[in-house]
Amino acid sequence: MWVSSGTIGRALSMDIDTDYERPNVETIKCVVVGDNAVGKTRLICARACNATLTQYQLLATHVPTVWAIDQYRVCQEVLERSRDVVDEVSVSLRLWDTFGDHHKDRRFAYGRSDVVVLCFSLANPNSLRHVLTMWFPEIKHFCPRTPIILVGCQLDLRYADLEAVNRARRPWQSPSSPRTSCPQSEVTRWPRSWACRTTRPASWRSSASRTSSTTPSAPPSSRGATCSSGSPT
Ligand SMILES: Nc1nc2c(ncn2[C@@H]2O[C@H](COP(=O)(O)OP(=O)(O)OP(=O)(O)O)[C@@H](O)[C@H]2O)c(=O)[nH]1
Repeated sequence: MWVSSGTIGRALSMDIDTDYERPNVETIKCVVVGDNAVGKTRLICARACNATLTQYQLLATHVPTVWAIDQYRVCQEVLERSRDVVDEVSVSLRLWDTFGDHHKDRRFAYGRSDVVVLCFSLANPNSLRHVLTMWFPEIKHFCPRTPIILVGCQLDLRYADLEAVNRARRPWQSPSSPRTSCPQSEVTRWPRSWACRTTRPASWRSSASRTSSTTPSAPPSSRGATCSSGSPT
């Protein structure tokens, strides 16, 4: 998600009511990380902005994220959509988009996070390998006690017509066949994982409310190991 300096300036000068100052509202900071182009920004927009796009629209556009900012101070509608009630507690789910570049510094984004959503693409096995080699160590370094939820994005591309997909997009990746994409064995160690596609916004809504309810306490290793890389969509 790209944010101009003008937008940041407006954000700083606007006097918008936020939940940070509200009593009885738990603000949940959820940082979304993962490789470039795995679908982090689209996933966030599906939840935060209620954006619904066709597969063609999704494939035709990609704007790399260059900065992460709390959009909820900028846009009242996004703020409204962040509110929910989980287990009779009013929460405001703040989704933090980040850039996927491995070499950039993301420590400012990890600060005070309540949960990290670690994304990979179900159509790109490399992005899952980087979960283990790059993302997990980085998260453990910057926020060792924060729960992590593994999310497989771009579920619709896993079984897509490869020729049609490649015609519609630039070749930043080659979607692989179901047999070679993201083996289940590589993700079984994860305590929470979801697969989703942003062509179906309901999928993110369901994942997001579960995210809220997993937020408070135990680290991932203390939760029962279940992997459902084909589940709630
Ligand atoms: N078909 C399909 N395309 C998707 C889906 N999610 C994202 N895309 C497309 O995949 C590309 C990358 O998505 P982004 O959400 O920008 O990826 P990102 O992880 O935020 O990328 P960076 O900001 O570069 O780190 C874009 O062309 C999206 O439109 C999905 O569920 N299905």
